[in-house]
Amino acid sequence: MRFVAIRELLVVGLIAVSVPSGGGLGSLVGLSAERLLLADRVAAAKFGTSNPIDDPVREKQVLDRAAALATAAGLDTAGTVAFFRAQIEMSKVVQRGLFEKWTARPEQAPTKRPDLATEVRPALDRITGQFITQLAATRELRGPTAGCAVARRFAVVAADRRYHLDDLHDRALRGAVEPICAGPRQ
Ligand SMILES: O=C(O)C(=O)C[C@]1(C(=O)O)C=C[C@@H](O)C=C1
Repeated sequence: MRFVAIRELLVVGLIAVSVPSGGGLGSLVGLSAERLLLADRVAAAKFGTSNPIDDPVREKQVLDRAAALATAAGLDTAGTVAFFRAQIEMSKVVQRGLFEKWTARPEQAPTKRPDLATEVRPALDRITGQFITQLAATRELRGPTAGCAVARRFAVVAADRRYHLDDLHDRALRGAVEPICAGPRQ
């Protein structure tokens, strides 16, 4: 396990030196990691309540706002919505994983319940704005190219280390950043 992890780091590190400016997707992928860590707080707000993990009304609000901000920033609107859809789906992966863990081991469940409406969702909304800034800043880097895939891989390894992501969050992060190197949507 350890050997595989070290070998992977070395391979990604070697590839990364050949990517101009070390791969400029770090901030964008870091925001995805931060949003997935906020999923822990969303889960803590919902666990043990009647609030379901899936909230289609809230999802529509998040996606509509992302679409409006994308259009205003001159970004590909459909591609940006697909990117945010992936962030939401992976948030649900984290929430479900935590619910399973906390159900099996109630002693590990959070003892404080943050307020979804006044604490957690405003933090998610701030990240939406930051995502738009980063999506615009990385427009030239993003596309169906090997360089984008390598930069994304490098940024994921960096985020794993920076945010100390466990397997659940690492898996979710890989899913969340999948659309970054997709081409523009028609
Ligand atoms: O705000 C919530 O209730 C969340 O669970 C967060 C979130 C999201 O990622 O934005 C994820 C799942 C829900 O279906 C709605 C939104």
